[in-house]
Amino acid sequence: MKALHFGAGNIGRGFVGVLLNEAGYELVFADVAAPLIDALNAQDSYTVHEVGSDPRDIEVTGFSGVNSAEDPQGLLEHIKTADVITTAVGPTVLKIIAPALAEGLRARAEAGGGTVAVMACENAINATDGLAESIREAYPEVDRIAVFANTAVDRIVPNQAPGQGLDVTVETYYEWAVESPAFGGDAPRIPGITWVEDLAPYITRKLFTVNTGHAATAYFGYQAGISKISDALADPGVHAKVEGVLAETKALLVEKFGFEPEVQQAYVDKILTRFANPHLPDTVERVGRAPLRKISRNERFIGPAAELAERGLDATALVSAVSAVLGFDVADDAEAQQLQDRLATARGDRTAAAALATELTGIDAEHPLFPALAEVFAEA
Ligand SMILES: NC(=O)c1ccc[n+]([C@@H]2O[C@H](COP(=O)([O-])OP(=O)(O)OC[C@H]3O[C@@H](n4cnc5c(N)ncnc54)[C@H](O)[C@@H]3O)[C@@H](O)[C@H]2O)c1
Ligand SMILES: O=P(O)(O)OC[C@@H](O)[C@@H](O)[C@H](O)[C@H](O)CO
Repeated sequence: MKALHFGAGNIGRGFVGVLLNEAGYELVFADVAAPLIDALNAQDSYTVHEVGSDPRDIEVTGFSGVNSAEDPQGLLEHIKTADVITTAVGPTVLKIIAPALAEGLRARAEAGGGTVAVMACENAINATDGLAESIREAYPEVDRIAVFANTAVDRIVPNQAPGQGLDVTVETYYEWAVESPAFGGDAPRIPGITWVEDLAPYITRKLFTVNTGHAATAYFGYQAGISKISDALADPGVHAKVEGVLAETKALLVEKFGFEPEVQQAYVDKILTRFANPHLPDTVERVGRAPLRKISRNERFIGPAAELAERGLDATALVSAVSAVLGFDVADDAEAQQLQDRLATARGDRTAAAALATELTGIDAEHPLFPALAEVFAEA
């Protein structure tokens, strides 16, 4: 059995790859980072260090790498022969890998290959559906050879310290939830997966609690001049603001999906403990990365804030988190720099600031959230 995983980064090596490996798959990582692929092909094993209350080391073996930029033929052969294909490349990269997947899956069908499971493991609602759509643009009949299933992946994997090689430091906690109906009773056997009938409550709760709370910690922490996530949460002012944000998303999740308030509160308390893990070297720069993506329409701030406003519920804390996002000025984050450039062109002009608010968040002037957002953009 072979698993082809796109993206040999933090979550690829530190989470998805581990569970595929433990399930008995020969693991092939596809990535565009040549030094990473060279290291994967030069080494027989790497270590995943789980840190926190019950630390342990896991040895990962039985892997190789293929450079998907330089070796398209090698990649195509793996797409033809893999039993499972997963991704953890970032939501915006799925469109970029789709043409190669379309070509490989077409070749697989023409060679009489069997069906392959495709699961995108990204922080985005229905990421696999989006990938499937992009593949269908080049290969409309792809569904005859591939089963697509949406997933929700949860494990904090920080950027790794220089000199750590392929080894990855991760938290002990993980959850990989995958929708089962697509497989019609013939799902791949991966013991680490939690199979669910309906992924919507899982992915929405994950994105609007873990990722909303995480990002709020990052942006409020950055605003307070703090670098490490666990230090940011230890700051009473940041902590209170993050709790305020999570109280609002809790109100939405309880109303929308019928979660018991105590159950959702326990989930919130658990994730705050995870963020506070002092052994995780996680930074506000990593967690706040790509701020334009994070203030887009269906993402962790605007998504819940819009739904709250539509229901006549309070979204003040979420809007104040968006205000903190607008102050995120990290030099080597391309999206942060684009955001700062756009804000600079609108500064001092309320009409331009309101138009920018709509352009970046997808909230138009008719929406009940608009006045608060327009104000925040005008003040930035
Ligand atoms: N790190 C976490 O804590 C975490 C947890 C859950 C989900 N995620 C999600 O997993 C995804 C990856 O995050 P990460 O933290 O591992 O990022 P990362 O930057 O560590 O890894 C991404 C990898 O994808 C590779 N890549 C980029 N473009 C590519 C392409 N065209 N083809 C093949 N590979 C390509 C990069 O070289 C890199 O090695 C994101 O969607 C993220 O939201 C991350
Ligand atoms: O990966 P992003 O940029 O969408 O979000 C940054 C972090 O919040 C994220 O990577 C978390 O660590 C992860 O989602 C935890 O499961």
